[in-house]
Amino acid sequence: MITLIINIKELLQVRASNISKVSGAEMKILPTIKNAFILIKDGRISDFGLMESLPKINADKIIDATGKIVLPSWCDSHTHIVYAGNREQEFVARVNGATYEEIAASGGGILNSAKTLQATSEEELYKQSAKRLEEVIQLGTGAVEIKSGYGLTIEAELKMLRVIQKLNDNYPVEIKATYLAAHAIPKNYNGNSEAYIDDVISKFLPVVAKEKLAEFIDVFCETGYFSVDDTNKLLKEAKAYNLTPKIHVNQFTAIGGVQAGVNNNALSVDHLEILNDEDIQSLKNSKTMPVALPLCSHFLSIPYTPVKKLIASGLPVALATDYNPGSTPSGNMNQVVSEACIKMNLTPEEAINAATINGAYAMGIQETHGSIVIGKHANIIITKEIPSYGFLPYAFGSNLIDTVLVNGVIV
Ligand SMILES: N=CN[C@@H](CCC(=O)O)C(=O)O
Ligand SMILES: [Zn+2]
Repeated sequence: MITLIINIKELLQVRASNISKVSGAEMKILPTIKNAFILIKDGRISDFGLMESLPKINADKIIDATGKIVLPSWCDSHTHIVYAGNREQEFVARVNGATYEEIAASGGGILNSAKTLQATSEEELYKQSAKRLEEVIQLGTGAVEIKSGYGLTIEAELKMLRVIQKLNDNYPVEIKATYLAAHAIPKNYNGNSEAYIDDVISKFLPVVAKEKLAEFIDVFCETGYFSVDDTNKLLKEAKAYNLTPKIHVNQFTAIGGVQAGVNNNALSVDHLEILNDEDIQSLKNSKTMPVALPLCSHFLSIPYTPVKKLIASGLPVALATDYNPGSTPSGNMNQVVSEACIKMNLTPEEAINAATINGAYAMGIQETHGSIVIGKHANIIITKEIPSYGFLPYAFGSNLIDTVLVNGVIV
């Protein structure tokens, strides 16, 4: 199947194949071609360039993108899309003055989601999750990481991971599974995080690894959840099973989680709303991608990750949704890009780099996704007619997506 997109007003994120991420001042640069074409063969990008150099091609399908912008699909490297029910009532409680921390301390929060998920059948969990996945695909997400972590028993965690696997089997987008082994301390452990980590290590990890249900391992390293010692212990053990760390750190407090991530060769450290200079220092000379989740800051009214400071330090930044029922009930990457420009002062170029090529890096798929390169998956967004790409973050309330292609097929 050959698909040709012609008369593209501007083709964004055109890169050399050896660029796996962009850092520091480079993040302000978004390479583009104006008045371009892109050719897709058997689901992969097979050529692109200026319209004036378009070779003669017998295409099966021609899409005229006059006035429209074309870019690689969003790469959402941090989500909890697989969950049951919702936490609308906690949201209303927060509107009425309760804090996220107070709700969690009184048995709500993650434990509330775990209770609902444990009582939900695998079929129903799949149904609810597939609906959310379909929604984000239409919003231009072409690759997505999905975490477990709302199970908190081995049976429920495996149920979540099997649902992620089934989504991967049934949908064309790239899905990466993360075993979020330590998301909250289950009630029956009476606040004893060490005892839970010990059980995860001796009872859960070997099963998850044997079933080959996850590529990444995650832990919520945070005051009141899991300590730096818990984190180090878990990540060290996970290494023996070839599970790469991608961890939740510094959402509310800076307790050394960033350093723990870097020391354990984490692919990414995510959240980072509260960052100190030592944290930034430890990220330098590491391969760990800092990931910011601006919609979480928006929804919880907590500080925004100081991404400009990270970039000024020469570091890369990726943006993701954090789609989950408690802190971010939105999986809209377009909204993430807007919010990052509006509230974190990223330029449109920085935000688009963070949500595409750097997002791909943050889930280990930089060789195949995240930029317009010959041979990469043809996961592509065609916008509606817009004046320029700056209009994407500017018109924050409009759905500006016209067409989404996954592996070269319109979805
Ligand atoms: N911070 C930890 N986990 C999720 C939210 C969990 C919840 O409230 O359900 C997050 O990334 O924000
Ligand atoms: Zn999260």
